[in-house]
Order: sequence, then structure tokens, then C-alpha cells
Amino acid sequence: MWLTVLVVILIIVILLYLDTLKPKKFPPGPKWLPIVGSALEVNKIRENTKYLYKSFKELSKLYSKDGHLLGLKIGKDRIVMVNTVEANKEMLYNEDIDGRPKGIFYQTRTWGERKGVLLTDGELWKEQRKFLIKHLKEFGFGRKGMSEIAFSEAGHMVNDILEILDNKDNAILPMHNFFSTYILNTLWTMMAGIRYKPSDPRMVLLQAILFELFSAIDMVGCPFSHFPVLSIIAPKSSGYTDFVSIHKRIWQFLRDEIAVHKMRFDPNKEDKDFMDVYVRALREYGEVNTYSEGQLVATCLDMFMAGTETTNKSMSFAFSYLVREQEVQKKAQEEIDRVVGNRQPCLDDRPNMPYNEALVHECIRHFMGRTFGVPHRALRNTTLAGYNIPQDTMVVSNFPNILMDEVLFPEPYSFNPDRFIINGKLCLPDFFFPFGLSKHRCMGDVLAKCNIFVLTTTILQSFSLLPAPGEPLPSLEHVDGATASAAPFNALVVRRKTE
Ligand code: HEM
Repeated sequence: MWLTVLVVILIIVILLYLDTLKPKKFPPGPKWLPIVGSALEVNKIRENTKYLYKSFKELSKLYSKDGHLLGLKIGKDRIVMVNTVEANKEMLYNEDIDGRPKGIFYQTRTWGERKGVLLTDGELWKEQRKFLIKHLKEFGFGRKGMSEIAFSEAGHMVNDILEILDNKDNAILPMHNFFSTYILNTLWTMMAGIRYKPSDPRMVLLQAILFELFSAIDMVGCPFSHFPVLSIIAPKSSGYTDFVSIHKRIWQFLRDEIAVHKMRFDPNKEDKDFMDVYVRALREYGEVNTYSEGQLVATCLDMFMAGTETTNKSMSFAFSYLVREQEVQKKAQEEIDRVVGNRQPCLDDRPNMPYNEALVHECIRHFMGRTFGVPHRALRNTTLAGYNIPQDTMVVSNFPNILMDEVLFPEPYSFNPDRFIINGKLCLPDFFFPFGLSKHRCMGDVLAKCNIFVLTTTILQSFSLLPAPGEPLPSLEHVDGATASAAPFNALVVRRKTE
């Protein structure tokens, strides 16, 4: 009996010891303790720095001599943060690192299966990404139709503000989520043929829970993803219960929409949106290869999340700075007045408006300068920047390290569109790739840039945004999470006088 206990203890000790060993030539980083890995050290530093990206910067300074990579283990997950421009380019073009992570966190959002286009790889990702892009184009994606939809949404936005002003000259409006419904509408018109009013109660609820969800998790995971056992022994405090319940609400929202499309489907009528196309494919061929109704729900979920949160939060950063820095706002308005005059701005104006176009890139820089890339996964043992990356290691672009670098972007925390202008022309350096590179490059960059340009120029043409009287200026302390957001703030929206 005692011998058995001793052997069991010995095996546990050996397993715990093995858990602390790093693979040969693994990227440098903090020590690995049994079970928790480097989590304690990361958390300790995060208590001081408040933000995960700043903690990784501190840890990189401490451990990474050449600065390229930082190697960590959080719970069961081996994670490599890719810090530099050169290492990121090498990583994003390395096909061995073209996978997406597996596991409870990434799969719970799609009811335990690997579905969708954002967090999948292999045949399913390839086939479904191709199908999605091909058919979204039929409804305007990346084409003229897309800019017309953005133009129409911008018009609705101005009318909604005028309705709120109700003959007054100004009103105080909450800004951190202000643009989200208009942004969602541009995508949802193509995906589901629908536009919502920002006051629609379903939208208000969905936006609130999405904001909550993205603040509660990090792009590299959350407590129950690194320690899956927590989802069973401590589902509430590990965030698992909320994660599932938020997703259930979004699934329901999407399934309701798909049900409407299925009900009204008529094989003899022209498809009006992506859901129609997918329902037709399922009716004609059935659930073959990678096609299924679950895949349609997951694709909609991905587009909903990747397509609205990112653009909306980029704009929330832009406007928090525009309220603080009135001279930037005035410069943008001067260009709008000079080039566009009194008609509504549209995407065709962009080539003649380098300052406003640069403003779009500066707002994306501020967003991705606080947000990590979508994690990749090593599909097999490989190398990166001279280090070994074992199969199934999570590999993450550390965008903040590049986009907030003082050498690449002097005074990185100031909001300065002029940094992207040389001799009066927009000039983007080749170390600026906030949408990623290569095969997993963002699908929605064209739509995001179109929306930000059209919505920003349209609102600034008709209104100025000033600090709300009696309230502090918008805070520069942002909300951390899977995607960073400006802290909630109000602005005094003032009608501009037209001559
Ligand atoms: C400011 C706005 C946006 C930024 C900064 C952004 C950034 C990114 C980044 C960094 C990636 C990961 C690339 C990689 O893993 O190598 C990505 C992937 C993705 N984005 Fe975006 N994105 C934005 C807007 C959008 C929009 C509007 C859509 C929807 C139309 C979208 C859909 C996607 C999808 C589906 C992927 C996964 C691509 C794949 O793995 O094949 N994104 N995005």
C-alpha cells in the first residue's frame, strides 16, 4: 500500500518537473512553474502595467536579448509573442504557422466544433473563406455597392443625430459605441439584407453584451482556456458561464435570422444576400464537404464579431482623440469643406483627401496599437527568428510592440494623421500592416477603411465634437480585452454652421 502511494507521488513529482521544462531552443521568456507556467509572473507585472501588451513589453525587455520573440506558457498553452517587424513578416509568410488554435476557448464559441472562418484552418477554412468572399462580392463587398451602402448609412447617421438635436444646436452624446450599428448595417446588408436602427432594443442589448464579452477576454484566451478544468470546477469565476451565455444569445439572434431566410426562400427568386446564397447551396447539395447550417451560423458569428467590433473600436479611439485634439478635427474639417463642400462625402472623394485618409490609418494604428493579432498555431515543428517553435504552439503578432514603437512612430500615443503624409500625399510605410499579411490577412480591410472614411468625414462635415461641459476629457486609459476600446466617454455634438 505504502509503496503504491510512494510510486504515485513519485510519478506526480516527475510529471510536475517535466511540466517546467522548456523545449530545446524555445524563445526566451520567464520560468515555467508546474501547472501555472509563467502565469504568476505575467499577472504580477500586469498589476503594475494594467495592460497585457505593456506586461509583454516589460517581459520582453527582461528576457529577450534580440527582442524578436517572447516565449511563455500560461497554464497548458505554449505562447510565442512575435515582437518585431522582421519576425512578424517571417511568421505570417511561414505556412507551418498557418493554423489557428484549437481548444475549449476557441471551440466553445461554436458549440464545441471547429467552424467559421476566423478561427479555423485547413480545408474547411480554405473552402469557406473562398465561398464567403466570392458571394459577398455579388452583394457589393469590396466594390461600388459597398461604398453606396456606407454612404447611405452615413446619411442615416446624420439624420439620427439631427433627430436627437431636435432644433437645438447641440447635444451631449455617448460616443464609445456610437458608430457600431451603422458599421454593422454595412456588413449585414450584404450578409442578411437587413439594417437596424441604433435604438432597436435587440441591437442595444447585443452591443452591450458584445462590449462586455470583448472586455472580459484576451485574444490569447482567458482563465478557463488556459486551465480548462476551471470550466468544470469554477465555471462562474473562470468566466466560462458568462462566455457560454453571451454566445447563446448571439447564436439565437443569428439562428432567428437564418430561420426567416429559410422560411421565405424561393428557388425561383434571385438571392438577395449571403444567407440566401448559403440556404440555396444547402437546399441544392445538402450538407456536403464543409458546408452545413452550423457553418453558416459560425460564419455569421465571425463576421458579426470581426466585422463590427474592430471598426467600431478604431472609431472610438479616433473620436476620443478628436475631442481632445481640436486642431486635428479642424484640419480634417478644413479639407472636407474645401474638397467636398456641401454635398455628402463619398468614397470617391478619398484620393483627393489625404489628411482624412491618413486619419483613417491613424485611428486603426491606435486600435491595433493596443490589440494583439488573431492567434496562429504551428501546424508542425518549425523555426522562427532562429528559435524552435514546436507543433501546436500558439504564435501571436504583438502589434502594439510595432505600432506603438517610438522609433517607427515617433510620439506614438499622440494622434497625428500627418505621420502618414509625405509631400502632401498619403504614404504608408512597409512596417505598417495592421490587417496582417499573407493567407490569413484580414478579409474586411477594404470595408473597414471605407466605413471609417465615409462615416468620419460625414459626421465632421455637419458637426463638431467638443469636450462635454463639466465632464473630464475622454480618458487616455483604454479598456483592455480581446480588442481594445477607448474608455466610454461623452462629447458635445455641435451643429456646424453652413454658409
Ligand atoms: C479596423 C478594422 C479591422 C482590423 C484592424 C482588422 C484586423 C485583422 C487582423 C490583424 C486579422 C488577423 C490576420 C492574421 O491572422 O494574420 C484579421 C482577420 C480577419 N478579419 Fe479583420 N480587421 C478589421 C476589420 C474587419 C472587418 C470589417 C471584417 C469583416 C468583413 C473582418 C474580418 C476578418 C476575418 C474573417 C479574419 C480572419 C481571416 C482569416 O483567417 O482568413 N475584419 N483582421
